[in-house]
Amino acid sequence: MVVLANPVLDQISLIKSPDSGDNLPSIPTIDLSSPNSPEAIVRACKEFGFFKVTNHGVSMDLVEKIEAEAVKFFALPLLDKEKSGPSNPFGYGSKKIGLNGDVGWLEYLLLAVGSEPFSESSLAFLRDPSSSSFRSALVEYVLSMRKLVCQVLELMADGLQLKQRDTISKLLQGSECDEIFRLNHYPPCPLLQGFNCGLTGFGEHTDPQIVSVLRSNGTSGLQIALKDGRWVSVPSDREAFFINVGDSLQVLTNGRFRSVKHRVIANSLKSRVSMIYFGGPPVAQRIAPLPQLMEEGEQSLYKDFTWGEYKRAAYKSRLGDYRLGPFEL
Ligand SMILES: C=C1C[C@]23C[C@@]1(O)CC[C@H]2[C@@]12CC[C@H](O)[C@@](C)(C(=O)O1)[C@H]2[C@@H]3C(=O)O
Ligand SMILES: O=C(O)CCC(=O)C(=O)O
Ligand SMILES: [Fe+2]
Repeated sequence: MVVLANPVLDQISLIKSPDSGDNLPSIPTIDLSSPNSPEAIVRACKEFGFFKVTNHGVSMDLVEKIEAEAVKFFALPLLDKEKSGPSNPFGYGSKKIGLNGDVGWLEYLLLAVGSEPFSESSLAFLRDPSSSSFRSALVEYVLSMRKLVCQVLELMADGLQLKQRDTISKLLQGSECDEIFRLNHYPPCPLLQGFNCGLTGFGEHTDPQIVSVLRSNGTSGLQIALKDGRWVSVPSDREAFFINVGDSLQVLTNGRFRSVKHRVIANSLKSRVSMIYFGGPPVAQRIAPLPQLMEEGEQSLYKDFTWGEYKRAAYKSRLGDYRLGPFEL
């Protein structure tokens, strides 16, 4: 057991480094321009609930612009950053994740997107004229994420042999969609250098939405849990995006796809900056297995609920809780 004489770290859990990757599978990579991508996406969603996409068509200049703005924002004095918060859940947050006692070695900016992206933001800093170039980059980024998610979900529908390609993607279109954008900054934690463990950056959890699209700088730290419970480190790739299956997509596929458990371990030497787009449907959207997917006599594994109901319950839960449990039949 490692004891660190530093009160700031007191409440944040240490995680033993996973065993070396010898017998661990590698993260599936899907080339979106390949004719085999529909089947490969479905395979990855069933086995991992997670995959990396390349040839995605998203401008790297735009991604780097957001990253640079994020770095600039997180370098501001704490008091200035706190003017954008406190996170409740939206705004600037440091170490506290959500409202129910979770903590991690990170700071973040959590933003509700809204139908006209970021135009009605309650956050003063986003309305400030000095943030206009950050805001316009964020708008452009969200539009790119909508396009990417639509492409991935249509390929997914092809792979599932759904007649209508937009069966899943349409749940994330239209002005009522519940999208969130998050910037996370994990400062380095030199105190842990040389130990066989890491400090929790973002504790293990699944994302409640349909899908999340993650991009990070060149610092690793993200890990996903395999079906058998072993953790695998995800090698960082600045040029790629990582797609997470969320709880809602697990339900839509009646458990065929798995909502991936993931976590972030803070790096001892380098900061990690990640940006995540969370795609949620309108709050009134019913989340239930897609009838087109159900085989004869197959029963739903879940109670009927709306995204609004699920989200409300999720936000009352702790990060690591099994949120789908109360909705199972
Ligand atoms: C502890 C929590 C943080 C979270 C809301 C929750 O009560 C449980 C789900 C958490 C999560 C995980 C994915 C996303 O990062 C997030 C924004 C979301 O929609 O659900 C966070 C929530 C948060 O940070 O507020
Ligand atoms: O920052 C990361 O790399 C992942 C964070 C995450 O899982 C989340 O914000 O839900
Ligand atoms: Fe997550």
